[in-house]
Amino acid sequence: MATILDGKAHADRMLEAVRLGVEARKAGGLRAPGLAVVLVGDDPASQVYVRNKSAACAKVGITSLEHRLPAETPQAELDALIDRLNADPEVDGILVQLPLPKGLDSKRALHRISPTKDVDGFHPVNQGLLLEGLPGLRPCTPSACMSLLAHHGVDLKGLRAVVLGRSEIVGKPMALMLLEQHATVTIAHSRTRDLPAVCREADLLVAAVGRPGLVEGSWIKPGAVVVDVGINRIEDEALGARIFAAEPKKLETLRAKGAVLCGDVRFGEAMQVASAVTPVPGGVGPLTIAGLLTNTLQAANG
Ligand SMILES: Nc1nc2c(c(=O)[nH]1)N[C@@H](CN(C=O)c1ccc(C(=O)N[C@@H](CCC(=O)O)C(=O)O)cc1)CN2
Ligand SMILES: [Mg+2]
Repeated sequence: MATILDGKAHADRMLEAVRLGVEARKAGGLRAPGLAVVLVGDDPASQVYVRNKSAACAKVGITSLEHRLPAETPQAELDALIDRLNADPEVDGILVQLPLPKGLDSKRALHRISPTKDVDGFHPVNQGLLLEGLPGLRPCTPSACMSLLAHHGVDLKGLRAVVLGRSEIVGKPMALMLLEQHATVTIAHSRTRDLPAVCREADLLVAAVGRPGLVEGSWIKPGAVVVDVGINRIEDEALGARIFAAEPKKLETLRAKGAVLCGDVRFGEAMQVASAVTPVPGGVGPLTIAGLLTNTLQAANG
């Protein structure tokens, strides 16, 4: 059986480091870091994530300010809010919760955030700094995954890594961070031929495609480390039963909790083949929020 890479436990370690950093600022006579969270519309999952971010801020002493706008907000109004937050000296970090409602251009919003306040690390200036291997604000999910791997002593030098997914938020930056640590990196995606065979070459497999249970146990090289970035809600009972065939008890527990969440990897199957696996929930999700607050402290400290 593989080791479970506990994202929640590592997120708590990261949050404790942020809390100490905030204390140190205050001991030096500086104010607490300030994070502005912009939520447009009423997407229920986004509301939960924003609430969780504010709760995490409160835990570590970061001041968080929520800005809620109706779904019909015109782009110009969102632009104006971002401009005000860019100019506000009390605001160190700005986050626009994604996805934005239909009709709003998320790239335009993200590009308007000052790169020095871009705590999501999505601005092209920060993506460019990452590409060049220079310090900057880096995307939270991949940087927190790197921190998790480092904590567990995964030596990336020369290792074959396959990143499944090519999003700007996870896949591409994750590939760059692995390359920086001297891994041999393949980015695979929906058009990749013979995806199972490509995945089977990976000593480290990072799945970030948002397709529930796509990666089966037979896709995983024995002894590989598997990081599952997908967080999918399954409504279809038959699909749930197939994905959770190796762990019916977990399926029951998730159903009893009200939502069947699953990653891009079939966790129960991966546990039989891999050496280490991140679970869903309790894996990469909590790390994303810890990464965000780490970036907020970094932005405040300049
Ligand atoms: N501006 C951003 N928007 C979005 C991001 C982001 O990083 N920046 N990522 C996701 C949503 N997200 C944070 O915003 C996020 C998603 C999930 C979790 C999490 O902890 N999930 C739990 C399960 C929670 C549940 O019950 O649903 C887990 O995996 O254990 C944290 C953050 C899209 N938008
Ligand atoms: Mg893709």
